[in-house]
Amino acid sequence: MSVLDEIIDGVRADLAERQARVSLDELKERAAKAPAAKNAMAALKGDDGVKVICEVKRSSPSKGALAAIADPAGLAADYEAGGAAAISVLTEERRFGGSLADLEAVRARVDVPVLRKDFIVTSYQLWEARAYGADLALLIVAALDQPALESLIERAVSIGLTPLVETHDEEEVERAVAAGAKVIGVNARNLKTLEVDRGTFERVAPEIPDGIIKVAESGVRGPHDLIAYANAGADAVLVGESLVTGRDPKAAVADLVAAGAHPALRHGRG
Ligand SMILES: O=P(O)(O)OC[C@@H](O)[C@@H](O)c1c[nH]c2ccccc12
Repeated sequence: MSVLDEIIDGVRADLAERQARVSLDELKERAAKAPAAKNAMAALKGDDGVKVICEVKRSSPSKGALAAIADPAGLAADYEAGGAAAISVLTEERRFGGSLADLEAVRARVDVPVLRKDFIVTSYQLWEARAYGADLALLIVAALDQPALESLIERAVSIGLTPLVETHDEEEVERAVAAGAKVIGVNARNLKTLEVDRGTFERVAPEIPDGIIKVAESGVRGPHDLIAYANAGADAVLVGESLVTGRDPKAAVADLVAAGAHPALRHGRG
């Protein structure tokens, strides 16, 4: 069984427990009272440079504990002050140490769009995302068959969420495009083996048609990696580990944003 399959087994077990406690109707009521979803697409693409999505990430299956993060909302506020275009909040508990409470706390603190980062396999989780204030929801192509991917994209959009559809190779990009994705992520980390290959984005991105927002995910250690992704056509980058393990997240984000705004980088990139 791949790491991804193991993670999803745990996600399904935790999900069953929540579904037994909270009915879908309750979630829908809660979602109806949540602040309206923000325009995430506008936040992720602009002519002022590469956008930086900053992640609240306590641990990972590959590295174990990364940072305690006692105050996820405070961290998110630092990210926002540093110039983050959006905040990603991991809500998977077993391997990443996240929670819906983290999502809710972050949503209450920042004005930029917030992404629910989890292993979404059913529309119940999309309603949860909206109920706890998310504007975007991650959908991982490798975790879903094509009918499920299509119906989750459609459902996400219908409840006001922008789906960030995550891929890892050319075939998954094809599936994402066929399913109607408007924002496609390319993860440098293979979720089946956990290996990181920073060349993945450059290889796969040319398969993403114009007009779709391209997000390079994982492996950004600093401005140098952001610039490489930007030169390969990324509209936005998603950064976790290097921010949560660094000493000054706000300054680190500001450095990334400044590197992404460099005029030499924009040269020739429509
Ligand atoms: O910590 P990094 O290498 O900066 O990566 C962040 C983000 O891309 C990574 O956490 C991630 C990308 N796709 C995921 C899917 C599930 C969980 C986590 C992820």
